[in-house]
Amino acid sequence: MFNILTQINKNFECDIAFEKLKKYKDLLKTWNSKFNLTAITDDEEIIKKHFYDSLIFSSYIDLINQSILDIGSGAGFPGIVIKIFFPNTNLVLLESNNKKVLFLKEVIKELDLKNIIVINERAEEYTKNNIECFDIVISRAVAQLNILLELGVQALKIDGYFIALKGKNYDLEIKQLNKKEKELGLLFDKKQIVEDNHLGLRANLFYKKFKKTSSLYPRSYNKIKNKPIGD
Ligand SMILES: C[S@@+](CC[C@H](N)C(=O)[O-])C[C@H]1O[C@@H](n2cnc3c(N)ncnc32)[C@H](O)[C@@H]1O
Repeated sequence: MFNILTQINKNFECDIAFEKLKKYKDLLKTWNSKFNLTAITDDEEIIKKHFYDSLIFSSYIDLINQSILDIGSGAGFPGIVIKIFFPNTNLVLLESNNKKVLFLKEVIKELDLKNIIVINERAEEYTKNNIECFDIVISRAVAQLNILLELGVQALKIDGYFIALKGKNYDLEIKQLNKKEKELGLLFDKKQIVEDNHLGLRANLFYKKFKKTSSLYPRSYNKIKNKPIGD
C-alpha cells in the first residue's frame, strides 16, 4: 500500500514505519469526521498527497539527528510523517488551532512517537522566544513565502535550512520577496521541482541562514500581513 514511498528512498521499506503510517491514516479518517482535518479522505490520495508529498524534500537534505520545527503542522504534514521515517530527529510541531493540536497529541500517543512535541501557539510568538533553536524549519501550505519566512526565521540556527514546501505558484512567491530574504538573514540555496500526474507541480525551496536575524523580526502578525517583506 505504501510502496510509492520507496521511490523517494528505498530505506523507507520498513515494517515498523508502514505499520505506524497505517495507524496514522486510520486515525486521520476517524477524526476527520468530527474535526474536518483534511479535504483528502481517499486512502490512495492520503498516501500520495499527504504522506508522499511530505517526504519528497528528504532526498535533498540529511535529516539524521536534526532538530526540526514544523510551522502550522495542521493534521501533521510534514512533521508526523518525517518523525515516522526519521525516528532519530527531534521534532516540534507548532500549531495555533486547538482541535488540530488535540489530534496531533493523540497521534503521537497512539503511534508511540518519541522526541516529538506539539506546541499550541502562533509561530510569530513562539519563534521570538526560541531563537536559533532548530537545524531545520519546515512548513507546507501555511502562508506565502514573504510572510512565512518572517514567521519562522528567528528559530533557525545559523547555517540551518528553512524549507518551504510549495506548489505551482512558487515563482511568483519568490518574485514577491524582491530578494529581501537577505534582510532576514536568509539566502536562497536550492530548489527541488517535482512534476507528477497526481500531485501537479511541487516545488521545495531551500533557504540557508547565513547571519543572525535582527530582533526587529518577526513583527506583529498585522504588520507582517499588511506589509510583507519585499512589498
Ligand atoms: C492549510 S493548513 C496546512 C497544514 C499542514 N501543514 C498541511 O500541509 O497539510 C495551515 C495550518 O497552519 C496553521 N497556522 C496558520 N498560521 C499559523 C501561525 N501563525 N502559527 C501557527 N500555526 C498557524 C493553521 O491553524 C492550519 O492548521
